Amino acid sequence: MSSFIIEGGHKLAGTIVPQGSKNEALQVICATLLTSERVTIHNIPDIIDINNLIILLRKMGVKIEHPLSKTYIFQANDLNLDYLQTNDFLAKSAFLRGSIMLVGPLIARFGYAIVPKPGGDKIGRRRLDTHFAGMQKLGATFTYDTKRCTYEVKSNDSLHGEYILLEEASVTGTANILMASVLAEGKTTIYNAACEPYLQQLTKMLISMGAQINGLASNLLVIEGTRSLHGCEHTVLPDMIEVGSFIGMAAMTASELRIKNVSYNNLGVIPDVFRKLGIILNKEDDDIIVPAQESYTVNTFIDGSILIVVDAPWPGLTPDLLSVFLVVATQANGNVLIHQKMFESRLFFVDKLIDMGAQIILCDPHRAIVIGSDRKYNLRSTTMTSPDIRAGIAMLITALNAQGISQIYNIDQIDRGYEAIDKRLNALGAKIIRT
Ligand SMILES: CC(=O)N[C@H]1[C@@H](OP(=O)(O)OP(=O)(O)OC[C@H]2O[C@@H](n3ccc(=O)[nH]c3=O)[C@H](O)[C@@H]2O)O[C@H](CO)[C@@H](O)[C@@H]1O
Ligand SMILES: C=C(OP(=O)(O)O)C(=O)O
Repeated sequence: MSSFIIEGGHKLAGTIVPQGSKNEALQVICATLLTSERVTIHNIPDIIDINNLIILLRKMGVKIEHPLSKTYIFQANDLNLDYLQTNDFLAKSAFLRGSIMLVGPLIARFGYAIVPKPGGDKIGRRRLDTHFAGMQKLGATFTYDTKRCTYEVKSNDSLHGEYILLEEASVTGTANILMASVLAEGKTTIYNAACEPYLQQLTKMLISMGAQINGLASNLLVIEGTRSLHGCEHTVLPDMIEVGSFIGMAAMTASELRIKNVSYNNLGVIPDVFRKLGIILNKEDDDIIVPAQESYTVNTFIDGSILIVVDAPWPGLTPDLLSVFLVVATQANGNVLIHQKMFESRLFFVDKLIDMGAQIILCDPHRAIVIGSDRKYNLRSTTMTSPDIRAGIAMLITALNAQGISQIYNIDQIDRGYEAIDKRLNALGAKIIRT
């Protein structure tokens, strides 16, 4: 199992450029299946999840060119749908969460889709009911094969528009139903839609392919189906989770960092939540500069009660940064309640932080109270295993801060969402060895 060996205690300095967004890239790459024409996508991150999705598309017969390091051109004009029946397809798509978003485009264009239980982080129950209830509303039939653990969706006639009230504002569920409805007959209304920047970007891309969608950035999308879509050119936004991870890293290591071209207007409440933890962030053009801060003091609420950092569907705070907020809070002056509402198994990694000397009370699977030390004592180095992508980056941030040598195993979990993170951080002064 590959690992990172980290010599902690070194300050970082310099400029870092965030990669393209993992979660957006997964959506827009799946959307290339909606047309037989060429679709060019820029700023695609070179990370395990995305590379696996690109391999899947290639094996399905999509013609793929890679003219520049972060640019790909996709053309889905001659697909081999028999590949969907192979064990290779099922095994490969089970590696990543994003493969679930093949369903919407496939059912819309070819009337058939099959996927295994998708991969991604094991961070609690991640049900797919919203996805398939939506497909059924559009006229598809759905079967779950309990033996093969596959989800199969079929439609003999073209899909038809419907009013769909989502049970929950699922990110990938909204993307799937949106991609299915753009080629459905008539009008589809999706209410309680998720509207993360990933979905706003997908919507913009679909509109540039000829789709008719109203309600961009809201939870009410109204789609007027069209017979076919055409090619387009699209650029993936910077990864807001990476931006947040770098802010946390700078704060935790008391380093000055410039995070370049962050697309500040698409970060939502993320900068303000860091500010509530007492971290100074300066905006310069579209860059964020985090000055070196030896101490940061957590705000309380207006009535003096303890700060709560809690996730919620957009424009609420993304759950994918709570692990980072949690580790940053360990060094703050003050106390914070971290409340991870969406997932029930994302906070267990705090055991390791407690071993390292952090003061954390895990109240239950969803809530942890962090008692900030105001850097009065150093965290101790340790050996740990990354359970999921965001716990992994949080562990890496902690190891950069801790005195001595730490080792993190299972770093594939980090690599699936952070591009060459060891090289990029070493360029800032970190001491990370990949083994
Ligand atoms: C590939 C991808 O894009 N993955 C992201 C996507 O996953 P994904 O699309 O799988 O996550 P969902 O939005 O479907 O759901 C996340 C979890 O929250 C629960 N839930 C969801 C909506 C809601 O209003 N209430 C609620 O409780 C769901 O039951 C589930 O347990 O969105 C998640 C939530 O932002 C992120 O953590 C993932 O990084
Ligand atoms: C949970 C995440 O990813 P995925 O949905 O791909 O597992 C994440 O990016 O934090």
